[in-house]
Amino acid sequence: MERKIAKVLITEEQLKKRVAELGEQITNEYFGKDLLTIGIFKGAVPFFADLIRQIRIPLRYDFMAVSSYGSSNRSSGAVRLLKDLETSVEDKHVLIVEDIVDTGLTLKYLKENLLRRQPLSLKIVTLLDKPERRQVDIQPDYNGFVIPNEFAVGYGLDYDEMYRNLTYIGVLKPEVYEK
Ligand SMILES: O=P(O)(O)OC[C@H]1O[C@H](OP(=O)(O)OP(=O)(O)O)[C@H](O)[C@@H]1O
Ligand code: HPA
Ligand SMILES: [Mg+2]
Repeated sequence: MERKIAKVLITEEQLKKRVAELGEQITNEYFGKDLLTIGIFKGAVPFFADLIRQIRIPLRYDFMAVSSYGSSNRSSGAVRLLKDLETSVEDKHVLIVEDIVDTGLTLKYLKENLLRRQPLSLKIVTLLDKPERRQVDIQPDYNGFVIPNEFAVGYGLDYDEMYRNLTYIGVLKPEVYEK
């Protein structure tokens, strides 16, 4: 697997350190509040699992899954809900946990969808932000790393459903896309 990686963008050590920092920041900001963290399948799973254990206050967690209609249609902004919450957001401070904000279409959909349910507050934490690709106006409230306009894999991020289990974030060699 590693021989298909052209370069490492973020090492395992950098990820650990930044996730701990984000956890501490979130701990301080939500102290004494009823927090519901929402992980977004499938990409956010490794980040989500590490982050929640760095948040040192009682919390609840739940998951949502969405899908965009085919890559060619992405710019249409059509996002479909595949799995909804099992928990009510009423009387909760909600924190969406994502792996990456790219075009922003996924988070725009999620934010609008969740705001309609009137949580006490709604914020977004993402591990990666790729601002050069943004198509809609959406900003994460907490961000791990800003990355350049390159396709990232690892630590949850996939190419063709592979590479999610890498312990670091990397970029694939061009030959991988040629097959
Ligand atoms: O800002 P955007 O352009 O919308 O891209 C970001 C989204 O795309 C990826 O998920 P994807 O829909 O590929 O599914 P996955 O999480 O299951 O990999 C990623 O995990 C984000 O959820
Ligand atoms: O850079 C990326 N890598 C993997 N999945 C993604 N989904 C949006 N951007 C990316
Ligand atoms: Mg995703």
